[in-house]
Amino acid sequence: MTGYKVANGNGHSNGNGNTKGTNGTNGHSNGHKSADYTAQENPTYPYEVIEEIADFITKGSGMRPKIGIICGSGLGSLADMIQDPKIFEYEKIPNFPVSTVEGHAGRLVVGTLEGATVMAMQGRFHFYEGYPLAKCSMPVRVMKLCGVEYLFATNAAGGINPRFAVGDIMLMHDHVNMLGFAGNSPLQGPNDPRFGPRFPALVNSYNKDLINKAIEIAKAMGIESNIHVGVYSCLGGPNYETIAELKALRMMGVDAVGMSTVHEVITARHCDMKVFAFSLITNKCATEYSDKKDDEANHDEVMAVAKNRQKACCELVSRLIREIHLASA
Ligand SMILES: O=P(O)(O)O[C@H]1O[C@H](CO)[C@@H](O)[C@H]1O
Ligand code: HPA
Repeated sequence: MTGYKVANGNGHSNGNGNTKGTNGTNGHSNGHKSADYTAQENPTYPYEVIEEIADFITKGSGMRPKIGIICGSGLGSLADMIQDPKIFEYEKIPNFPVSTVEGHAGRLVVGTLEGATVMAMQGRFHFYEGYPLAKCSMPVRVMKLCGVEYLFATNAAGGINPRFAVGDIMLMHDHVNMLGFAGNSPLQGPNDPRFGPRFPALVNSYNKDLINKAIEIAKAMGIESNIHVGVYSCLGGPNYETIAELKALRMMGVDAVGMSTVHEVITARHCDMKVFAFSLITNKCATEYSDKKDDEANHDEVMAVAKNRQKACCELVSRLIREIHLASA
């Protein structure tokens, strides 16, 4: 199917003053005609559109990847590990959104890692960029139709749990979907059973075997004291949280907070992928009032910490992928 667009005000600027699309177009000049969808009428992408994007990637790369990776802010180096990479700029993929956030390059990288076939998003889509959640997580469905069975979702996050230090890694074992509390979901709109059920269950969303394997790997790497297992929550952003919000999240049992990942995990579980996710703690969140400037999160710090810790994150991911690959060989 050609001629599809999601017309809901994603004519955003990329931060350099270049507007990548106007009047709700996705800014592609690939000759695709516009169809008559709006976010209000139908925020989802038809199956055939996802299929067309997946075909573009599998034919263009000559691969059907088994593992999908989403690189968090400043964690794009996860995709740089991929061997014999075939690179697809988001702007050149039909009907794909574009990345607008610093630290999110906007490329899909397909190749092999530790013997496994993988595809990695070097740049994810966030709700605060102006994309509806279904659009933010649409690439997860593309991954599914490319053949992906495992989703590795990574993010940079603020540590709310007082035991967490900057640079620690929190393996996600659950989440609190704050956007869901507000009535928003990537699964809103008509359900296509070819992806999954109308009412998916989300208990056990985070694969326990993969968490346990990651803990073993962290021990072998000698970083077990920097590894935690905890609960992540996604807020809409782009502002960081107030002290009162952080206090409330802590009372709800949240250990780390960010602005992503949850809708990707929901979409992945809906279509029955196995999920592994972690947060790199890039800043400590204050849960008490003070005059300290240090308490204010900022994206430069987030990126700097991610850069400093990319080696450990890369090793954790590549060793876990190796285990998956060896177990299935
Ligand atoms: O979740 P990722 O994409 O890693 O990015 C995190 O870092 C940014 C804020 O610094 C937000 O986008 C937040 O979600
Ligand atoms: O403190 C934070 N809050 C929300 N998102 C984030 N991403 C990195 N750090 C943070």
